[in-house]
Amino acid sequence: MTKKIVIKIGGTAATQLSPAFFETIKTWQKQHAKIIIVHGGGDHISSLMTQLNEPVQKINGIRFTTQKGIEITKMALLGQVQPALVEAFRLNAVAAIGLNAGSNQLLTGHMLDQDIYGYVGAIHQVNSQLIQKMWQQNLVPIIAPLAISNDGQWLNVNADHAATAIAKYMQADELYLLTDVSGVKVSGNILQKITPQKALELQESHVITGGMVPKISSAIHAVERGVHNVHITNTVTHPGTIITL
Ligand SMILES: Nc1ncnc2c1ncn2[C@@H]1O[C@H](COP(=O)(O)OP(=O)(O)O)[C@@H](O)[C@H]1O
Ligand SMILES: CC(=O)N[C@@H](CCC(=O)OP(=O)(O)O)C(=O)O
Repeated sequence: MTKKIVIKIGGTAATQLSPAFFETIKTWQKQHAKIIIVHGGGDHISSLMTQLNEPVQKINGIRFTTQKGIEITKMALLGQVQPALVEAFRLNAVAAIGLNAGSNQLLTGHMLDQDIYGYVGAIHQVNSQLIQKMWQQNLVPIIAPLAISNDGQWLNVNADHAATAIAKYMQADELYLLTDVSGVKVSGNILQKITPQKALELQESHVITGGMVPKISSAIHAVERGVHNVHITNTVTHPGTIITL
């Protein structure tokens, strides 16, 4: 059976992809797996905002985004992070294509809560036919975490949430949330396997904070919506913490 694998690459992880990462992608492709990359780029967005005198403000790992903020977010994601990632794939001989919300209506979303987050969205529709067409051409789609609303407003989407929505929509088997830590830590130890119930408990007891919050809520959501395994790890060659039923 064809496996579908969604890999979210955090902003920091995107600049440090190893040869082993690309070898793993090639091995999965030989096994006929279908792969989607969703990239982050929070660090790039924050530094461009600072350069352009736009305040950097996050609420539980989600960026408060003004209209000027959304323009800067597009500049960082589509002008800096995505082209660098597409280039890394080219250099490592994996055929890939950079896509965004506007690519034939790839990602449609709605505003989360304008009063709290500003122009931040949640994805509710994915042009799955476009992704299928890319797969037929053996291209790996590399997708930016943005959405466009029904009335044409661009929205900033947390990249963990974007990867989860795409994994759910494409009925993916595996979701990798690559980050700068090798898994979820409790008292300094990396957990190997946890249920969504246990993940929720960790979240509620504040063992998980900052950027790990959207990852855990994404993992819970993904597993409850049919994704078999969610991996929180720093590399695809290591399973990290697996969230599974
Ligand atoms: N219990 C925890 N286990 C591991 N990391 C945690 C935990 N709680 C908070 N974190 C933080 O979450 C960070 C990962 O989130 P973030 O920096 O937003 O990554 P990314 O940019 O890859 O999305 C870790 O570097 C760590 O500082
Ligand atoms: C709404 C929201 O928070 N959007 C994120 C999108 C990028 C992202 O999530 O990047 P990382 O995965 O590298 O953190 C942001 O503006 O930072």
